[in-house]
Amino acid sequence: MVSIVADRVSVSLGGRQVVREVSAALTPGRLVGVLGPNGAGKSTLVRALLGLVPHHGNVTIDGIARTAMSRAAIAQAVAYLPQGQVLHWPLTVARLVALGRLPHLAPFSRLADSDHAAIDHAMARAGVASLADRLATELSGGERARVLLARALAVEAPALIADEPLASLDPAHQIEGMELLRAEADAGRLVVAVLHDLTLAARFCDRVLVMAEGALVADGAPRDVLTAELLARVYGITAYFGEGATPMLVPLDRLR
Ligand SMILES: Nc1ncnc2c1ncn2[C@@H]1O[C@H](COP(=O)(O)OP(=O)(O)OP(=O)(O)O)[C@@H](O)[C@H]1O
Repeated sequence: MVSIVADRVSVSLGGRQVVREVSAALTPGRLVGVLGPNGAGKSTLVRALLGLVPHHGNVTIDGIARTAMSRAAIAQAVAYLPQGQVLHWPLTVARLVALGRLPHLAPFSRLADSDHAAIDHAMARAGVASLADRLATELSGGERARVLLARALAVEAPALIADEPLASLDPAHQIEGMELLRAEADAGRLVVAVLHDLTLAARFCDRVLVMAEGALVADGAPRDVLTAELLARVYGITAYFGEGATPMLVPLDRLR
């Protein structure tokens, strides 16, 4: 099990500070949503956690300074599903998902039975087993998104960071995607998902981090954090709040 701790992480890009002193301790067995308007710094923050962008402040993965870890050790500990990935090479879906096993393979070594099992399991869980022999470059946007999620699941890392995993998915597959992330967390993994769907975030996440203009402006359980006041302040919207076992909110109108 892996925890990730960010201590005053700041990132500047193009001469502008786009992540401002964000601190958060992310613990195993939790599904953590990272929310906020376009440009708030969500993708940059998760990239900083992984060491994919230069930053100030410290990040530890399971108590070890990330800067002291090899790229392979980070990749084994934290699977990463980047936002809106473009596929250039005409690989089959099975081969693309197999790339998720790279962090575990020695150079020039072949896939072992355990790798094939991880690949098959990931494809089944993401609902793409029937696409295994199709070219990944010839899939629909939603199919491609599920294949890329399968690649991240194939890593079988104790933590998963998924940047907008629901983009391009139809409603049924969005719910399925959230159920999958929920199940990963319930199995003891740390799952961090950048999300725009507030309704699904409120329903499925244990905890939400809300970013605005690079800063972490709220952090806590969806029911406590996603208030009418916060949605007005951060997103400039009103929302309908329903009663139920899990928090339910539906964005309604723009305020400005
Ligand atoms: N390479 C870059 N150079 C300069 N500015 C950048 C670069 N990458 C991102 N930015 C800026 O950093 C800010 C944060 O971007 P980021 O992608 O982290 O936002 P986000 O919250 O993930 O947005 P979205 O919801 O639109 O995906 C934005 O204002 C963006 O324009």
